[in-house]
Amino acid sequence: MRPGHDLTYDDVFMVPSRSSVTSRLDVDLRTPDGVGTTIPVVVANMTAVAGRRMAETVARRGGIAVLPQDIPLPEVRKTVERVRSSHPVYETPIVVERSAPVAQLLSVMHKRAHRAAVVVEAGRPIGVVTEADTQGVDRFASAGHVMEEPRVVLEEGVDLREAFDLMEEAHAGLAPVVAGGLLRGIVTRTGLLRSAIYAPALDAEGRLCVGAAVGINGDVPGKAAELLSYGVDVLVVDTAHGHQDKMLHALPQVVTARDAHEAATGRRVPVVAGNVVSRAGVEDLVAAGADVVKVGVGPGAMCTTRMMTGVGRPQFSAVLECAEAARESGAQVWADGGVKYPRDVALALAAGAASVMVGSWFAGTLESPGDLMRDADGRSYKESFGMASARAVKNRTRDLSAFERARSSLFEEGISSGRMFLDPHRPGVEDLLDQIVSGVRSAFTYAGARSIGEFHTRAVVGIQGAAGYEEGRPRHTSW
Ligand SMILES: NC(=O)C1=CN([C@@H]2O[C@H](COP(=O)(O)OP(=O)(O)OC[C@H]3O[C@@H](n4cnc5c(N)ncnc54)[C@H](OP(=O)(O)O)[C@@H]3O)[C@@H](O)[C@H]2O)C=CC1
Ligand SMILES: Nc1nc2c(ncn2[C@@H]2O[C@H](COP(=O)(O)O)[C@@H](O)[C@H]2O)c(=O)[nH]1
Ligand SMILES: [K+]
Repeated sequence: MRPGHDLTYDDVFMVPSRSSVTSRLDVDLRTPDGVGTTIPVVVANMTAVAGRRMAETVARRGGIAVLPQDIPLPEVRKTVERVRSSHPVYETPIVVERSAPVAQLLSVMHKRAHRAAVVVEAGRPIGVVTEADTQGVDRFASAGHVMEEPRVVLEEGVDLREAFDLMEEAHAGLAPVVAGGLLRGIVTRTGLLRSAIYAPALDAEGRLCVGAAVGINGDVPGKAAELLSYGVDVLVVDTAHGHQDKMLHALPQVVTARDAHEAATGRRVPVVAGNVVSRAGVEDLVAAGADVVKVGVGPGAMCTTRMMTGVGRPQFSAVLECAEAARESGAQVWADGGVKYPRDVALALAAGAASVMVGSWFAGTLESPGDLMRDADGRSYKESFGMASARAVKNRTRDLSAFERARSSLFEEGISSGRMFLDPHRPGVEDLLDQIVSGVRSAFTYAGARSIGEFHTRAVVGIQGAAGYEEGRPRHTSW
């Protein structure tokens, strides 16, 4: 039954069906959107969320990050190069020389979830410093002084299970991986486990995937061609109101640039466009050449559009209608915004999305680009801000005249300084991916679906009131 009003994720639930999928490990989460992702997770093109470490880490687990349109092109180029040159299995180590002071180590160690640095001499790993090693020692003490010799050093190409057992035996939390004695990367035991469960998102040459966004103003096809030349794996044409003439003018130009790139290189890069929330919006964007349509107006955590304008649409219904329209025209949709729990990802897929875009939730992780801050109670957080916030608009319009900048700052539709707290037990983005992927795999087995395509047809969704939602929440103390 279709209700007479629109619904968001909290309004709906799924009913289990008889299932022939007997293990959550039998579920295949490869996305049907042609992007090459092996899990349906896309990191939103927000400056506070998608940077190099985020892109690399998420791609290694099968998702993809979209670099924001506000980053200067030379920076985007560097980031794309570094993501593509990162190892698809081994993590990128924090590398220091023997003489590096502890103060320097402390300033970089929290940037990676493994929270350790490898001490090298002429490219060879000679020691490992963990965060614990830096406690209670002088800030000027050197890495060489506090490091421990690596308990295990692995050769590149080592069998991952074997590596796990070796590390377990030696009680090693982290091991450098070498080729010809030179450091190639590091592995952790948790990382090895993850590598057994996830498959990285790779291009045809085996490099980690990364995407990039363009807006609808300025030389859009020129910028798109430039991004394609860097080797991005997906192009996102992104604006608040995707169903407008400027978009319908810019999008075919991006598609032409994409086709020229395909003719020259043989690589076809999917084009995503948005955001819309209606069937008509999807039809127009697909007619203008979009392979994937991005859906969501107003659900974003940093987004004030609905409060400022009254415009938007509850996200579950928006995805449902848009996915239906997309399917009829041979396209796919990404559900963008409003994801706070793994259930929201599962429900977006149930509504028909090929993949789900997550922004602010991931801002509160070690891998997001922001500085790690602490509030008065000592809780760690990172600042997040919307791409239509005064902060982002000021940055985006930096080359305009003072008058134009002041004028655009009047149209603020986002929060400038949200605080995204890190979960002290799950501070890394991979911890959040673990939750999402295990929740979604489980949802698939409840529906009896082995793939996203099967889930689209098999998921049985019902409507609940606030009490129904509340009943589903765990209670950590008695009532
Ligand atoms: N999903 C969502 O709900 C929303 C997402 N965002 C995100 O913020 C970022 C910046 O997007 P955006 O603000 O579009 O900036 P852009 O720099 O992409 O510019 C938007 C263009 O569209 C024109 N425009 C016409 N109507 C509107 C409208 N109602 N809102 C915004 N622009 C309009 C603007 O002209 P003029 O300035 O002259 O009006 C401008 O030329 C994007 O990443 C976008 O995804 C922003 C808002 C909502
Ligand atoms: N109305 C606005 N929407 C914004 C802004 N910045 C980003 N966004 C949208 O939110 C999603 C991410 O949602 P989240 O709930 O996961 O954070 C992002 O992809 C954009 O579509 C903004 O300033 N205003
Ligand atoms: K919102």
